[in-house]
Amino acid sequence: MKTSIATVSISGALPEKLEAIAAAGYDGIEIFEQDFITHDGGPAEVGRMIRDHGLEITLFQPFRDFECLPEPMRSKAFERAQRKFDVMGELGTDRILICSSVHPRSLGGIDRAADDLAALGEIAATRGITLGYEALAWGRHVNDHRDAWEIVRRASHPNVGLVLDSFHSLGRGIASDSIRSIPGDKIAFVQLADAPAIDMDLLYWSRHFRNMPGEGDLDVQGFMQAVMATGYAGPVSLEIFNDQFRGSNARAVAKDGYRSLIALMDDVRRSEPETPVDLPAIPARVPANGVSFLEFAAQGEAAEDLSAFLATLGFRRAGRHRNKQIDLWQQNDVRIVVNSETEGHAAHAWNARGTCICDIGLRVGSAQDTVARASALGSAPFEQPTGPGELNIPAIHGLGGSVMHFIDAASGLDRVWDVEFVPTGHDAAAQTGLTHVDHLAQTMSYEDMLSWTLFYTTLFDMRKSSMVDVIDPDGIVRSQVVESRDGALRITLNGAETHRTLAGRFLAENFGASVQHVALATEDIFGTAEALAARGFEALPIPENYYDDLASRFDLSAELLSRMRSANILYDSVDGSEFLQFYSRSFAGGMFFEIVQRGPGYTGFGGPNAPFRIAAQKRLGRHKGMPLA
Ligand SMILES: O=C(O)c1ccc(O)c(O)c1
Ligand SMILES: [Mg+2]
Repeated sequence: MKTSIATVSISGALPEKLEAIAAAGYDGIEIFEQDFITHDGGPAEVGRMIRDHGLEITLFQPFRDFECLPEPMRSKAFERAQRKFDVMGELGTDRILICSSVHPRSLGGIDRAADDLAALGEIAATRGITLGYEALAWGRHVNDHRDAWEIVRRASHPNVGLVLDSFHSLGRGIASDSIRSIPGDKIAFVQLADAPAIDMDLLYWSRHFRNMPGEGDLDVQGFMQAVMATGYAGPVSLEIFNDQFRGSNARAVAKDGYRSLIALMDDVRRSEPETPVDLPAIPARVPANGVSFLEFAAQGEAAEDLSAFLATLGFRRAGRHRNKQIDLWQQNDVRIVVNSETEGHAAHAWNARGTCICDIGLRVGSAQDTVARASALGSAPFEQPTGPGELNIPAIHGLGGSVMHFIDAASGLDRVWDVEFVPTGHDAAAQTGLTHVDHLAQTMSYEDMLSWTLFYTTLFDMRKSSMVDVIDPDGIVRSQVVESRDGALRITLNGAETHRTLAGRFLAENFGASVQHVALATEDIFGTAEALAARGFEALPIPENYYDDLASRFDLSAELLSRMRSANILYDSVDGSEFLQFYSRSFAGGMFFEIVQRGPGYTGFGGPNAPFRIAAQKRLGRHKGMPLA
């Protein structure tokens, strides 16, 4: 199967687009006429430049307002088409997309359209060119692929085929099963795009809000399953008109597209194994079974401050790395590694960002499969020289300069703590009831949210929630959850649009660091709060007003309210399932810990409390500055 992407999907001038598309691994491009016309160089040169990047031109597009015109416009349209055929000959491509007419003078008529296409097909045949006819969702008379197919069928010409574009079909709510009765060899080309479910004008939606398959809400997989069932064997191409993508990093968008396309086609293959997809086999989405460790980069005094803070939280220094300046802090199933090395990945992270989480270790079904799937989806494996007696733990470069390690039991990698660390002999007496990582919260710029969501949902067996707005006194932060089906791994992705929000300031001050807070679980939040207080822990203070409001929203006993009030514990309940949480004060430029007690059946994150938490953090920041910063 040839993978392809329309040049319109990527930002930059044509050479930059080609660079980015080639680097991401596609086989070809749809050249958007605009990209060719704005380029300073003739068609033969452009064709050469594309082929020099190892790419082929899978499609030339679009050719507009062709069919059903009255004379003399009809003849003019035929002349116009032939000039495009000349350009195509020089570019070196043999397929052109004709989108259904929006011309006010277009007469309509299925047979008239079929006759026009057949007549142009006759001319195209002399040049070895194939015409692909696409129903734009807003076409004047033809706006449904079933009508476009009827036109192509009646044109009955070997050089005239149908172009299917998932946006136009799914955007109009046309059932994908209607594709299954179209012969695969009459489908000239297939374009894919997803889009968020927003109720708006079709043209506007299409030109500004398309996104990569899996990033939106359309059933692109169902569409593609239907296409593959026809026996279609041509290129599968992304055609993404998106305002944000047009203005962002070309390479990153191209890579996201490639990731989405490979993951989609793999899903198609797995859902209907009867219809082959000609792509190398890749491991299935990997089960993510939780956070195995979190690694902080911190040196010198900052490392001491962080260690002292971990001790306050009831962690004990359980081990020292055999060869490196790395400490393992542990409490039950929470492992926090403090890496003070002056070389390697952690040192780079420290130099760039100061104290930060530079590495996330995930517990997965199979570490090898995770890296194999991640590589097939375009992630680079991460490698660092291993010292004597060290395990080679599979890892990849995540997004935004992060590293992600994968630990599994099957390959014995979960022995790393015994193998690489020398026990310090500290006992477990200090523990404060923290059992495991409940969730991680990663902060990013709003623009990067689709990327991160796609990263998690294509690599792991994780699903995404819908996006919600979190109100910060100084702006909106968008929040999206990605989580494994059993809740073993939960990550909230928070997208900041301005630097004035708490999340935005964290990003700005830490140069794009990602994990802003870590939520640790306890089964007895009052006991934990007491144990922490005894160790000198200071919770984020929550104002009286919050508790007065809580009393009006929930039926809580006065005693419970007063215990929550004195421990600064926030409360939420959904359908009888309860969630209690409190926060540490900020450290290291805006990071913080959260302690949660998740009642059975509660699947949220205390979202209704987020604005109060943020306001409290901001208030404290203004009055006292950030402790440990
Ligand atoms: O928005 C458009 O005009 C347009 C053009 C060509 C396409 O293939 C398409 O899907 C949309
Ligand atoms: Mg299209």
